[in-house]
Amino acid sequence: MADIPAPDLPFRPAGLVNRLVASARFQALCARVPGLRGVARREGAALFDLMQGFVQSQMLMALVELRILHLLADGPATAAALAPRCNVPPERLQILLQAGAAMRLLKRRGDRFALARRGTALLTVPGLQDMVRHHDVLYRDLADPVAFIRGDTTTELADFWPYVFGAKGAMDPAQTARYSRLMAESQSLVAAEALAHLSLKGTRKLLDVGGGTGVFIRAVRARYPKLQLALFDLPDVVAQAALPADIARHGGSFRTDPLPQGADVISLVRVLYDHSDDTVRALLAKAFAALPPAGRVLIIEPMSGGTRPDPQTDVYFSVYTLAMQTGKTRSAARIAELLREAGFDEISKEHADRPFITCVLTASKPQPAG
Ligand SMILES: C[S@@+](CC[C@H](N)C(=O)[O-])C[C@H]1O[C@@H](n2cnc3c(N)ncnc32)[C@H](O)[C@@H]1O
Repeated sequence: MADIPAPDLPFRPAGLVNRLVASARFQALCARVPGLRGVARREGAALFDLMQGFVQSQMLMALVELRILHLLADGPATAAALAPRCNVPPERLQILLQAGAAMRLLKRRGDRFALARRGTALLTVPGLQDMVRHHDVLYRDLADPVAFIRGDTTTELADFWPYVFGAKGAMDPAQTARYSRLMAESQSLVAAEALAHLSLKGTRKLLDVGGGTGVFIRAVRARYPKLQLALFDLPDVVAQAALPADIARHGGSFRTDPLPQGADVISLVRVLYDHSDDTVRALLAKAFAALPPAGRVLIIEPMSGGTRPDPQTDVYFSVYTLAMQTGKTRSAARIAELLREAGFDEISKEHADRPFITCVLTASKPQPAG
């Protein structure tokens, strides 16, 4: 690690509040005054949590890999009882269980540990354990964060999601199945979140482009049983979609093929953020061409907070898509610009309760004047 130069003393950062925070007299005052003491303590704890985030993530990974949450789902246990089942020495397992309890995934009752509400949620949120487990790739990519952010590293994640380049060459079926499962499991959550904030009333036919194995389509079917549905994705992916016979499947690449006509709504769920602006421009132009006047496009994916940075999307998703090297996490405002460039109008952002799961942007193809 390079030496970090100490700030020049007296340290006078820009901005009145920052100068106040940096002043030793103000810090001493904070330690004495009850309201300020609480603020200082919370800020200190938040800073500490930023510093320890990687350690928490790695211990979460260990809890998942060792299936400790699963084991505790059967009932509370001590480190000594769990140790042989995890193949970890009891005194080391004790440290992991204690950390798990501190992260509120587990609860401690005397010497025994039990599953806590947060741990139960981790076991039941679709796709979350698979997400955690595949992060070993991301963490290796971030091992030298300065080189990573400078763009001086080659990342493993760039090879992990073969479909991003898949249209250019044959895909390994095992790889295809692996990413499809990870995507499909998390997609049910995304679909539920999006459909909670979106109305498809009045829609005749929806085409889900880059729809993977059809989880979004099935969620739409459950809510809008009369709506006609169609899926468009790479041929290898569409081949794995188990969908009712009346749902049309189109295998093709949006890079090289036109999108099928006939739908009055086209959805793009977690598709744009995988791709460069040029690919997104071309895709939105194809969606525009495939839609009738007044047809709508739905953009459903986690979005950057833009001028109001978001604690999850602007850290996790932005860094993840940077490591993938092909796409980017865009703000709703940036996606709106790209939609306008393609010819869409009436662009509106729906309310998002949990932007780290998804945000929703809708836009319409204008009716011809007169
Ligand atoms: C991040 S996944 C999202 C899948 C699904 N919509 C979801 O949210 O789970 C991106 C999808 O885009 C598809 N895709 C990528 N490149 C494509 C291309 N050139 N043509 C068609 N589909 C493509 C992938 O196969 C994959 O299913």
